[in-house]
Amino acid sequence: MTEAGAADDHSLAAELAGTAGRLLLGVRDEMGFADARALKDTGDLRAHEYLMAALAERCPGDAVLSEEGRSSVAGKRSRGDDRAPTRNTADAERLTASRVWIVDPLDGTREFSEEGRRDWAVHVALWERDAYGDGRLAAGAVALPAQGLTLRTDAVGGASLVRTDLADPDPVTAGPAGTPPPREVPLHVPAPDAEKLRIAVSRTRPPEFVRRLAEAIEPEVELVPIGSAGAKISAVLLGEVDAYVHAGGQFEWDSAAPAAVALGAGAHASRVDGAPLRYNREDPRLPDILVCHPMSASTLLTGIREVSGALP
Ligand SMILES: Nc1ncnc2c1ncn2[C@@H]1O[C@H](COP(=O)(O)O)[C@@H](OP(=O)(O)O)[C@H]1O
Ligand SMILES: [Mg+2]
Repeated sequence: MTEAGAADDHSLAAELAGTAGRLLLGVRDEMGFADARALKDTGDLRAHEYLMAALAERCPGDAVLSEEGRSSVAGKRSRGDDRAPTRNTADAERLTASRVWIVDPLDGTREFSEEGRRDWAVHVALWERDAYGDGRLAAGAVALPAQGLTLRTDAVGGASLVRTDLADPDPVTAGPAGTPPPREVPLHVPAPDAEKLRIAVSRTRPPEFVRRLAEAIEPEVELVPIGSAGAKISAVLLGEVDAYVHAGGQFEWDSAAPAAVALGAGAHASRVDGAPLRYNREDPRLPDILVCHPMSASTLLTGIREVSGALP
């Protein structure tokens, strides 16, 4: 995906996403599932506060855009804490900054609040301005804490999959016979089956146009409902589905980190009209996205164009 982003930025993104993910597993254990609203708000805000504090300490000169740092959520509170959420970098500063962290402290908040569901994520992405004053995603990590996985970019333009649920190998007992599985492996988007395409859609608001798309294209299509944009894009990269198609509303934090990882893993990631995904804009709305193997991109983009009258 990119030569930009120092080696440390990739590792830092993965470390922060993973630590926020462990914190969220602890919030689920501590609160249980009886009060979904309180669990969602507390998860959102505790992960947000952790990420804001960690970024302020580790990257004090960088700007931050977090879903939970917007002025519109200033009234939200976490259980047992009456403080207002830490605010994002002011827009005027963010829009001229050279480095901006775009984070979604808890993507798939609804699924996080449902017992047993594993389709929720923490997103940490870094956007960097380039020499031309434009910019691009330089690093990203998506933690899937309930799946024990983090998907992340690496320093050589690729991506990797990290198992976060493995105990440290015991240096005394670990030997050739009991060699543990590798903790981190390269991540490449798998090629789809020619006959059938599995397309991930929102569990709670599957866009009608994707149903039309399924009818319009040649391969047989199975729609697979999954929560969280990060979990859906991870499912594409892990080969559990072949594509993620969404339109009708979303924000930069919903897709920045998963798009960074997808591009690193060799996937196609664009708007549904094929235009590039662009980040750190004044208006953070980024309402549609297509992620798939490059082999499926023209079939899906052509199909989407055919049903564009049904786009929300
Ligand atoms: N129509 C819409 N408008 C705004 N945000 C949307 C949206 N559809 C999905 N999203 C956001 O995209 C993320 C994935 O949604 P879904 O699970 O339905 O696919 C969710 O993020 P959050 O959980 O961070 O709020 C959700 O809020
Ligand atoms: Mg989100």
